[in-house]
Amino acid sequence: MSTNIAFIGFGGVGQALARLLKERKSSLSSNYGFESKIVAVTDVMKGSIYHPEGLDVDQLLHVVEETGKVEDYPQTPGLIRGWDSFETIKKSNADVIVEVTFTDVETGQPAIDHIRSAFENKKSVVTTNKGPVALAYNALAKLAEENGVFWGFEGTVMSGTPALRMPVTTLAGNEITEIKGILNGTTNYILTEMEKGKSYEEALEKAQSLGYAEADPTSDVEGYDARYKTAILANYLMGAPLDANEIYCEGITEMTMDKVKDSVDNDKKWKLLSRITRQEDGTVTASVQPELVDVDDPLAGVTGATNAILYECDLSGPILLTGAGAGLTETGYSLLIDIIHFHRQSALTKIEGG
Ligand SMILES: NC(=O)C1=CN([C@@H]2O[C@H](COP(=O)(O)OP(=O)(O)OC[C@H]3O[C@@H](n4cnc5c(N)ncnc54)[C@H](OP(=O)(O)O)[C@@H]3O)[C@@H](O)[C@H]2O)C=CC1
Ligand SMILES: N[C@@H](CC=O)C(=O)O
Repeated sequence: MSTNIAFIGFGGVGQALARLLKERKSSLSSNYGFESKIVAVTDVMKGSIYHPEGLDVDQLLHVVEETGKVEDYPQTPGLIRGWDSFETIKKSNADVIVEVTFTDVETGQPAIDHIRSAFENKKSVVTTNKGPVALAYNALAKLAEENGVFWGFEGTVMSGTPALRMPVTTLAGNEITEIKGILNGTTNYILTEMEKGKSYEEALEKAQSLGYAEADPTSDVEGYDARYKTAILANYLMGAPLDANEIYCEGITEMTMDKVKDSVDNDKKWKLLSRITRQEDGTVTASVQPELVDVDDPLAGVTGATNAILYECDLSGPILLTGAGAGLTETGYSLLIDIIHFHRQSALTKIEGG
């Protein structure tokens, strides 16, 4: 059976996933027995289209590239235009909603309401939007379970690098006592470029043009994006109901060329580090701030938009995972990982249900 997919938001990451679904169509079918159709796309400025039989992905990507509007998709019998995000979630025949609107660091909206509405309408969700997971993880996970639907959010931390599923599945049985990492690609890119002599402003501009930065890059440079990811790790991996706003947070806006040069001259590097620690009394504390690391520390060698995360595990010892932390294809890929897991889980449910 084919899976129907609807996109809420169709910016860089959404388009990257659409491209991957098209390019990997035949290997997804032969390797996993996975078939899919994109039935709807809804976006604020680009407009909205829905076809219950599926859209032509080549044409969809072509019109967005040419005119910037999905609404310029050619009229075909049965095509509906103009549905907003909630109409698309409720009225379309989608099985999976891909929530890829911008991350709002204050409220997590409208993404939280999108996901809630999807679950209430028995639709599964995959998302890279950090707001709902950082601010409403417990409530939304419960709602997904009550409605028997899947919720995937692998890309919310370290894009397509499996920072969430790997510890839960492969490191199962360990107790994770501390997590430390570089969790924001934009700021790591800026710090690396400053080490090479580029100004803060130039480096930020380049990070924006490469698709690493948030729609409002304040979120990256002030550390709010890393704080959200830190909250996700604390809640999801360490079972600590830590509110993102309780996490001490300091960004890199005060970083100067002199400070960066000084660190390099002293065999050290500035890194925006997230730390989550289980204290002896069982409580969990967390922080995000620039820290100086020795040049021979494994985290010092993590440059550009690459991220890294170190899990201190009581049985296996420390495990270091490093990979892309941002990027359109990488983040689109994280959604593909979630969709493959959705497909596997649906197949298992069918087998168990007879
Ligand atoms: N880029 C990256 O490397 C990574 C991104 N993420 C997250 O993935 C998500 C998507 O990122 P990205 O594609 O780069 O961001 P973009 O800003 O390129 O895309 C977001 C899209 O969502 C649309 N949108 C905003 N509000 C609504 C709404 N209410 N209904 C429908 N559409 C809406 C925007 O419309 P318009 O512009 O037309 O107003 C825009 O097209 C973000 O939450 C981001 O934090 C996570 C990991 C890495
Ligand atoms: N803006 C973020 C994108 C991924 O979450 C980053 O730079 O890491």
